[in-house]
Amino acid sequence: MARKFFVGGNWKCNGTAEEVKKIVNTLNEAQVPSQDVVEVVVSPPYVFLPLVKSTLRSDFYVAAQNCWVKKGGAFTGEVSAEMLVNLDIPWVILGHSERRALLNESNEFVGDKVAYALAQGLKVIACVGETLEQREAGSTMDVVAAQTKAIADRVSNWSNVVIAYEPVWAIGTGKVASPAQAQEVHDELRKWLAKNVSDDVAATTRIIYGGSVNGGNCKELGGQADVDGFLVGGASLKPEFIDIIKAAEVKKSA
Ligand SMILES: O=C[C@H](O)COP(=O)(O)O
Repeated sequence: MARKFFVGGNWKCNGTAEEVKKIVNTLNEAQVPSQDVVEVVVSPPYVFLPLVKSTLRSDFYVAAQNCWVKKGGAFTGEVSAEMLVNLDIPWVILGHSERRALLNESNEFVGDKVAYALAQGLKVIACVGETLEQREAGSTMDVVAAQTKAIADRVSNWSNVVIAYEPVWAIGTGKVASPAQAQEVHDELRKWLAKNVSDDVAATTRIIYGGSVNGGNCKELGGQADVDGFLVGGASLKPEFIDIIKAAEVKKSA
């Protein structure tokens, strides 16, 4: 089964209501490949989710940037998976490196969140990736495998999971991974899934790349055999996000 190209836009903690409306207008007017070719998901901050969901074109979807690890209740400041389901938000990003690093989210905590969100019916973009120090120490694959294992230990059905490989050193730095560097990790990760989960999950799970993707580098990255799309930060707030969505065409013509 072919893996449909996936382009996610993570708006992180950015934007005013006016700016959000402008971005949505730009997306709504864009000519992009059809839904058969590319799945597009944008992830505004929580407070803008209802606005974006109600105004965004119907062939694009929305994602939350996080959710609580279990059922809601006395957890001040958190938003539960049930609330996202209640608002018809189909996707959630979990385990982003900014949350792992700044909010001390461990592999196990992220694994628990992924399992709980899936059990509530959400689709999950699960982020993994090594720091520069870990890459330079030669432990990239150990780090990525440990992060993925914590998910695999808790999840049996992978059909609603997209893995985002985001090397921390490439996020927001302008230092994009080379196409060969991205392909190498994606290939290793797919082999890890084949060995530790199943051949079917390895063949069908989309592994997308994130870290300084832009309109200029997206085609070459997207042309790599095991790169099934992108999770885009900074450039997802700009009109060049449309060019990144169009990079899906490289797979169609491959
Ligand atoms: O979730 C997106 C990633 O953190 C990438 O961010 P960036 O495209 O700004 O490097």
